[in-house]
Amino acid sequence: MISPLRNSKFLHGSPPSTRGTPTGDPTGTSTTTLRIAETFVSRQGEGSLTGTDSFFIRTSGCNLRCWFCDTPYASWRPEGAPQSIDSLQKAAIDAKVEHVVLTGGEPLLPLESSTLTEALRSIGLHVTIETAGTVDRDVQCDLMSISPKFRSSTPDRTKHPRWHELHQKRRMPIDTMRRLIDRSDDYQVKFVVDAPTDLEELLEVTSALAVPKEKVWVMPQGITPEELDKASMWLSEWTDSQGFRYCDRMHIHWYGNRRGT
Ligand SMILES: C[S@@+](CC[C@H](N)C(=O)[O-])C[C@H]1O[C@@H](n2cnc3c(N)ncnc32)[C@H](O)[C@@H]1O
Ligand SMILES: Nc1nc2[nH]cc(C(=O)O)c2c(=O)[nH]1
Ligand code: SF4
Ligand SMILES: [Mg+2]
Repeated sequence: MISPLRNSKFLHGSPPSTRGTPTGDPTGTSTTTLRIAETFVSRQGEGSLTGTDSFFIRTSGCNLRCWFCDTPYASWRPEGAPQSIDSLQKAAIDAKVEHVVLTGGEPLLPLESSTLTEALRSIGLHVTIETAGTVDRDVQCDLMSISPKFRSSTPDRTKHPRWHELHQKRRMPIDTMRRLIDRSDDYQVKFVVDAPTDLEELLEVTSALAVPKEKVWVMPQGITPEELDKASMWLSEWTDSQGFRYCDRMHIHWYGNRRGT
């Protein structure tokens, strides 16, 4: 098993000391905070930057509540304390990697997410945002990674009546997703497919978003290597036949579904 890259040495480019000073707040020490479930160093397991050593910042709190969420400690039962933008910027420098992944929960829910990405980019870090694409935040990043949520991800109506309704209402604002795409330097659209019945919606949403096929990643729903391998048997073939890209969630194969990886 490949171990996560905790405290790994700076791998590419210049050392952190030459990358400028923290600039989260140009007037001095920032007191702006975000609620953070966890930070860790690992390899990007999904999408176009798969395999890239990255510092992950996971905000806590989500406006959707998918039934399959692999990080319930940041959505269904949000954990974590407020952390300042300065301290997150410092932790990103200390991680000695060039890529930061801002994820959640839903990282675009807090207004402060735009200040945080600005602070990270101001010291030369590459910032990916992992988002479900439901919040129209005016935020800058290097890679906007949008994972639109199909109707099949809606939580059970009987067990969670309020979240069932909210999820349905919020999950697919095409115009908002389009604006997030238009504002970012680069983007990818990363669908979670649970069953063959999702494929029709995938094609509809891809067409509504008007994105080229090479920007579309198709990812199986699953949190074990067994689930992913079983899904890949039918899903990767369909993905190839359509000209989309297959996304195997490599971190699950490398580390298992473990927190902090
Ligand atoms: C936990 S979410 C956080 C960011 C944002 N809320 C979102 O959903 O895109 C991070 C990534 O994990 C994916 N994900 C979560 N649970 C999953 C599961 N059971 N199977 C496959 N992908 C999953 C999401 O679709 C998203 O791409
Ligand atoms: N290794 C690793 N890669 C990831 N890519 C996206 C993730 C996420 O939770 O957003 C994630 C994650 O949780 N771990
Ligand atoms: S939108 Fe993302 S964080 Fe929220 S419940 Fe769905 S998968 Fe989890
Ligand atoms: Mg994850």
